[in-house]
Amino acid sequence: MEKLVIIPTYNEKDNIRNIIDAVFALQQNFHVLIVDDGSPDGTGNIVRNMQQSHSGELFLVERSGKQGLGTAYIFGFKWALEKGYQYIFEMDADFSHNPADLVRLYDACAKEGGDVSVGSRYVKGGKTENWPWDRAILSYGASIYVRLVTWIRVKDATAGFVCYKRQVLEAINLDAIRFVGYAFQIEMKFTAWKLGFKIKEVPITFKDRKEGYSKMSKGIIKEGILGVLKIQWESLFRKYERRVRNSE
Ligand SMILES: Nc1nc2c(ncn2[C@@H]2O[C@H](COP(=O)(O)OP(=O)(O)O[C@H]3O[C@H](CO)[C@@H](O)[C@H](O)[C@@H]3O)[C@@H](O)[C@H]2O)c(=O)[nH]1
Repeated sequence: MEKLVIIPTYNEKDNIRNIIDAVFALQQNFHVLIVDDGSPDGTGNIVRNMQQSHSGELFLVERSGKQGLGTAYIFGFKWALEKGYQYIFEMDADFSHNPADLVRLYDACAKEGGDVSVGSRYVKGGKTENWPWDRAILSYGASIYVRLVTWIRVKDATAGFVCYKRQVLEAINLDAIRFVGYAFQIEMKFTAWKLGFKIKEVPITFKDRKEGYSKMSKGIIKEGILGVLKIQWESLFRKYERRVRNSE
């Protein structure tokens, strides 16, 4: 029981079977946890059926109603810590992330000194394929914006393909992570970085999904823009408070 891949799902009936099969085909002893938000398209039922042939390695948590990608991962992280997993992965259900790259993310943490590894589109060798131009610009613009505001030295801070060592998730106060959309991805990396953990970026090719639809929304973009300002402002304020306290 070492490696757990958490896959949050909402209406992924056309991807879920294939993505689960692709992870188990790696033959690397990855376990899989699906956190499904009561998908009306029956994603949860498909997983439940697959559990019969993947006993002890495929797990399903079903929550009632769409509650956001961030809370799905927080739920999954707590579940993973409780069960004793050492390496905990985030991955989308839609093949934007190539499951074969899980092994490279694992190596970056288990063999190459990373505490967190990030499947990165914006380091040398990384790229996106088939994304509509407006989405590609939004994502790249967001990555620059995050770096400018927070000074974080991670090029793809919004990436959703990540490996965390257990110690990182234990050190983060998961109840204090408040963002639910993709800003969640930024908040997690920012918090790990501030705690002094080493984040390694592994170049990947991110492909636009072929099946299903993206859950990106205006609310998620707004949360990202304001959220980044908020986490940096709060971090600076805490630093200032500490300095005042120490000088008293
Ligand atoms: N349980 C649950 N899952 C969700 C929810 N919203 C989205 N998901 C799942 O989360 C994964 C990513 O959602 P998408 O909607 O496919 O993301 P995207 O638009 O392709 O966004 C990608 O780019 C973002 C920005 O770079 C990334 O932050 C994100 O992780 C992802 O890689 C998919 O497996 C999707 O089913 C939710 O409310 N609840």
